[in-house]
Amino acid sequence: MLLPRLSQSAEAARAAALQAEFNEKKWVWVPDDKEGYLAGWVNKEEGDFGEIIMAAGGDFRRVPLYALSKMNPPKFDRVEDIADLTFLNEASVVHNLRLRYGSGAIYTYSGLFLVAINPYQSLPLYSDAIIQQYRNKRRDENPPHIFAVAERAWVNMGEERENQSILITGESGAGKTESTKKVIQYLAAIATDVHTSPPSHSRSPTLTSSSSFVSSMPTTGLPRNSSFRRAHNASPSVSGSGLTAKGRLGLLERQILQANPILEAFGNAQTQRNNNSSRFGKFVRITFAPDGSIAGANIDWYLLEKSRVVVRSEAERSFHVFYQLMAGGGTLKESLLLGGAIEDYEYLNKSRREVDGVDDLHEWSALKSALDIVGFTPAEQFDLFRIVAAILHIGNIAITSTRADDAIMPDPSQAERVCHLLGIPVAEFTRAVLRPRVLAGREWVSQARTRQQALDELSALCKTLYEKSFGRLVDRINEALDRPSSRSTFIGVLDIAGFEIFEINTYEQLLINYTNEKLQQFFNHHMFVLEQEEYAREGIHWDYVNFGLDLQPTIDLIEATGNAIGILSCLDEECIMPKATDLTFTNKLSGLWAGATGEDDEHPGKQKYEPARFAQGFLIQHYAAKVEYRTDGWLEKNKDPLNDNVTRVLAASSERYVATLFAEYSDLPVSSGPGGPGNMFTVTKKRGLKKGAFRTVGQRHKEQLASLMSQLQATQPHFVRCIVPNGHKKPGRVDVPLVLDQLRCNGVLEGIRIARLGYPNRLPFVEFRQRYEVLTPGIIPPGYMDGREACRRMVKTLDLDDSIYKIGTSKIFFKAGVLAELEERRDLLLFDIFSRLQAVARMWTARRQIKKILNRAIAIRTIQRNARVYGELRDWPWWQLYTKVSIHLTPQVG
Ligand SMILES: Nc1ncnc2c1ncn2[C@@H]1O[C@H](COP(=O)(O)OP(=O)(O)OP(=O)(O)O)[C@@H](O)[C@H]1O
Repeated sequence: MLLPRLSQSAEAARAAALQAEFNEKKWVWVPDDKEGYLAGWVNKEEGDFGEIIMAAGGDFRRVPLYALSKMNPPKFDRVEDIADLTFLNEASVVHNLRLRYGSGAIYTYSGLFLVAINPYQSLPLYSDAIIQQYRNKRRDENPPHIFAVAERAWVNMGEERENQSILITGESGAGKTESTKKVIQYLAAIATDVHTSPPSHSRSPTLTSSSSFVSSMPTTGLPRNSSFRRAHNASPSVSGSGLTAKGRLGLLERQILQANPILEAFGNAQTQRNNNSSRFGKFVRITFAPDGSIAGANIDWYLLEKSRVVVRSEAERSFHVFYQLMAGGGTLKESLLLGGAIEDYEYLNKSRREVDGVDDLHEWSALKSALDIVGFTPAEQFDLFRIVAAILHIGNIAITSTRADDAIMPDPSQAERVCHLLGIPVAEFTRAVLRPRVLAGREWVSQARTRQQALDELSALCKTLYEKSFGRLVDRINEALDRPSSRSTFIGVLDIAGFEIFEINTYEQLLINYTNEKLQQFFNHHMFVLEQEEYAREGIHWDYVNFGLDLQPTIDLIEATGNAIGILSCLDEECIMPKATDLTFTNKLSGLWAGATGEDDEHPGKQKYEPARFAQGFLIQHYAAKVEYRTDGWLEKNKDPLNDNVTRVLAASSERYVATLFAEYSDLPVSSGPGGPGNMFTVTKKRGLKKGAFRTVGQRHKEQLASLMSQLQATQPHFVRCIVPNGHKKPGRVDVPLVLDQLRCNGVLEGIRIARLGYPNRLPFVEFRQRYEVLTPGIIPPGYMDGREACRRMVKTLDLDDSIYKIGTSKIFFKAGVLAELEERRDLLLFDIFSRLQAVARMWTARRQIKKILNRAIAIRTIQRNARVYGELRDWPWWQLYTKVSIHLTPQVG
């Protein structure tokens, strides 16, 4: 947000006053348990300790010097890019973010990152006027904004004909999904401009590239016209046929935007942290035709939290669609045999049912309309809700047990409903759940299940049904939106959960943290490449270490295959071992890596592993922190266990939709793999599964992630980090320790650490000369002088050590902190110059005053002397005679 500007002189005076106050003391940030950091100044230093006077309250604290962080001069307050701070420490970073957030500036750059702090209120930052403000503008021409990131991606794509990606991460509730929507809003608006603006507007003042794409971008563009917005809400009656090019574009854009409510209905849920929390990660690619218009879109999804359909904490809800269907389903509910209310369904009535401010009925209409716009036929829509309803019915299947602990289904009517909806025979379904057939040696035998086993089977079925249907839903959206063309380029937006450290971390956290480790490695490598390029461009020799490599051991520890096996492969192996348990898996890990280090053929990730001391699990040293994982239930989670009797029944469903969801299981032989009866794994050799057989959750995620990474590697990335400011979902409050934790986890501090190792502060020659020439008077002769040479002479005179600066071909580079020192020297000098100037001015005015006083004194004395003479003469007779005759003595004129 733009702050109200003070007049230039008022601003300068304010800055000077602050600077003067600042210069009087040695200001530092003092660590504080509650507030994170507090301001204070060093009163005195004694050995390794400092006596600090706290700015708020004035009390004294004795603090070790190493714990203190230097404060940046006030000139750096509210800087738009944290990288510009000369003291790059955690305290200064968070102070700057807090200052900015307090004044409504939720966006701040941190080098390559855009940091976005959730405002928890609606801010006027996303209007059409703001979109126009960011069109065709460079990053430094406007305050930091998510639109600036989208604009840069768009311009880079046009100029360089290269695919772009915008990576948005953050913890739950930080604003990732909102940011993703803003990016798509911006891209949709500017792509509309491309088509709606007249050709005469088509030259961009800021872009000079001659590519047809760039030249098609309008100078100012038309405002995002209201018809565009109306179109988003238009009735779904628009059919693709017979539309003009412009009309088709409108439909496609609407479809892209309407894909979101569908994904949110099926993939989002209310959680304690966020009323509309995405329970999956997504990578949305928007493709653009060479003329800059939107050509299509495609969505990839990751790690859906499918367990939510069966369990969740009491204060949370299942996926929105369950409640929407129950609220608005009407006659559809009858067809789905959903006669009851929410309370009547076991999978819904154990936890929260309503969310403040959310009208499920209204959301239902929005969902239906979105499905229509994206092009789901009524039959396809029915299939989606068929699965939702089937899950609710499965949840209500009552299972009891006989005396021999064999599971039985006392009331088959519920199973009948399920089977009716899923198009499968009741008898086969019941048998598959209660008494599946397994191969024992060479014989097929029915094996009775316990009540718990049968219930687990049913919940596994629900999770699989939901996940598969979600996958099919996304595929169907992609069919509607995806129009690949060899000439198109894309901007991909990745919205994925950030690093997670909970009290209890389990398999899901390992997968998400592994993903984040890879993404951070990608960032570090990208930053390294850019820095290298900048140094090379500027002709600076600097052996910059590739910090992407720092993370490799941890990544190897998790994902390695082959001889140096990693945790995920180890887990896969255990999943197919007879009698393996979570404990044997944990022991195996410890056996591999918990021994003494120092052997030659040591696993690259060994150093990053530690066995857990008090619980069954292990610790991994991630870039963000050391995280302890508990391994309870990992084998089951990884196998995603669904009895192949059940899957085969579903694969043979008379309902095509259901059969296609399970098509991969259709020709599966019933197995009796070493994992035990009914296990879906078929082993061929020690490591790895039979080709075409099912993959574990870990394998699937590894493959998906590898595909994502290779896509990202083929793009020019942009990074957005979303931050939750406080735990109360309230605007205006910044909980510093919480924010610091996130900055640490999301790699912002890591990015700063890396930047500090190089030369983070850099100034063009002209700017350096303008600001600091005052420190080197007479060094640069009047007239023209080459900028580089001028800088060289200046730094020589300033007596800077060679190691703390580098002179490039157009810029001068400094190590962190050097600019603060130069600033201080400049301030001292200016202080000195101005004090002397003031002294001279005061002397001059004082002298003038004295001169005036002296002149007055002389004048008074003259008057007095004359008055005295007159007084003496006045009564002298000769004088009286003289005055009387003198007029007659005066010669008469005329
Ligand atoms: N830029 C913003 N302006 C106004 N409100 C916002 C903004 N960003 C986030 N919010 C608020 O914060 C809430 C949570 O944001 P969002 O759903 O985007 O978080 P998320 O990071 O995607 O979380 P999750 O990982 O749980 O899906 C939103 O519902 C909205 O109320």
